[in-house]
Amino acid sequence: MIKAGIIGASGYTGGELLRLLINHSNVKVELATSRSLAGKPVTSTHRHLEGFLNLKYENPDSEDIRERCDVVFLAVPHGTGMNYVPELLDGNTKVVDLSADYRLETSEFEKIYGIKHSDPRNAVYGLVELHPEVAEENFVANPGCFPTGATLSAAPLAAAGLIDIAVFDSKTGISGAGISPTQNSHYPNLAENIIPYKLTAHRHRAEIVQELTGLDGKLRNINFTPHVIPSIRGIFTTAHLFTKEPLSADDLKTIYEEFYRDRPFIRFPSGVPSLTAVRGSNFCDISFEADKENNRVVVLSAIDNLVKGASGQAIQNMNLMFGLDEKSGLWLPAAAP
Ligand SMILES: NC(=O)C1=CN([C@@H]2O[C@H](COP(=O)(O)OP(=O)(O)OC[C@H]3O[C@@H](n4cnc5c(N)ncnc54)[C@H](OP(=O)(O)O)[C@@H]3O)[C@@H](O)[C@H]2O)C=CC1
Ligand SMILES: CC(=O)N[C@@H](CCC(=O)OP(=O)(O)O)C(=O)O
Repeated sequence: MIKAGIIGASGYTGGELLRLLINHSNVKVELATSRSLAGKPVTSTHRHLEGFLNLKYENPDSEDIRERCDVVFLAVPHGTGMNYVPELLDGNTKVVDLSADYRLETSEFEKIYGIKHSDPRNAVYGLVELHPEVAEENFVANPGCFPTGATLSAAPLAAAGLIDIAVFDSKTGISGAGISPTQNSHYPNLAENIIPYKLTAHRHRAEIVQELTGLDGKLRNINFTPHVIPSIRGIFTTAHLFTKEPLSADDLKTIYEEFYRDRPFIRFPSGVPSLTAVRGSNFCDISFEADKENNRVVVLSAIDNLVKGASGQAIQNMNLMFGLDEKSGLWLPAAAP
């Protein structure tokens, strides 16, 4: 059995890691940390895990974490992952970092997040569909939630060198903001509302740019605007991809199906994707329509931000890092409707 630890287990992605890992036949959850809840049962806050987990929160400063765990998931805020990585990697423990600390080049991270990096080292960007080389790694930077849905929607056309301008318009559920209440999460502000934010300069744009320019070095014009909607989970992205030549529906079908051949978590549903059809699952559902007259393709993607956008993807990475089938513990349909 793989012994797993979760630092930051009391938060939303930590809770989702626990929910998925207790159902993973190759994993035993060994450690769950929370500084503010140390000593309390994990089920005192994650009520849905009652009967499945007999574990108490511990402090993350225990010195034996590295010895006790074969893999540690860092489900902690930005600027915090880097405090744990060097020590954990100084042994045989594998690490999947859900924070943004190692997703970008160090100088880019420092510029975008305004945080001085204390541990500049490279990590593979754990978007498995683009980076199967995670299977060779001990340390993976798990992607951001918006960049997962946006990048997957455009990657096939970027890889074919066909995109001139990319415009990503994304809608997210509020769990993306984490467990602490915010102005946007206050019920009267969000209910029956839609809140656009960071219209031209959200920090996730840098990840989308990094990954798409990695596929097409000439692609320059990449734009991203997020909105919060009154949902708890899910990210729905509408990508307007202006192409260098007109593309037909048949062209798109061939390009997307070929690019994502043998990628189990990418689905092409009939009709448009739906957030409820991916809720609680690790799927990214994608559909597309050609607008030949305007050299435009409209691509839609739907993910659960806490699963494919975070904890599910982290387990998909762990599976590959341990030589397991990437579907292990993750092969379940959504909790729809
Ligand atoms: N929510 C989402 O949809 C997604 C989140 N992510 C990223 O995953 C990470 C976790 O997000 P999320 O679960 O939403 O966050 P939450 O705010 O819900 O939870 C944060 C967790 O980290 C712990 N924590 C906070 N500060 C520290 C610290 N200095 N040292 C150790 N533990 C700490 C908290 O517990 P305590 O303070 O008690 O120790 C808590 O358990 C973030 O980097 C986030 O950006 C990535 C993709 C999607
Ligand atoms: C609704 C909301 O506030 N969403 C968050 C999503 C970011 C997130 O979760 O952070 P990472 O994916 O980078 O780790 C935001 O826009 O900042």
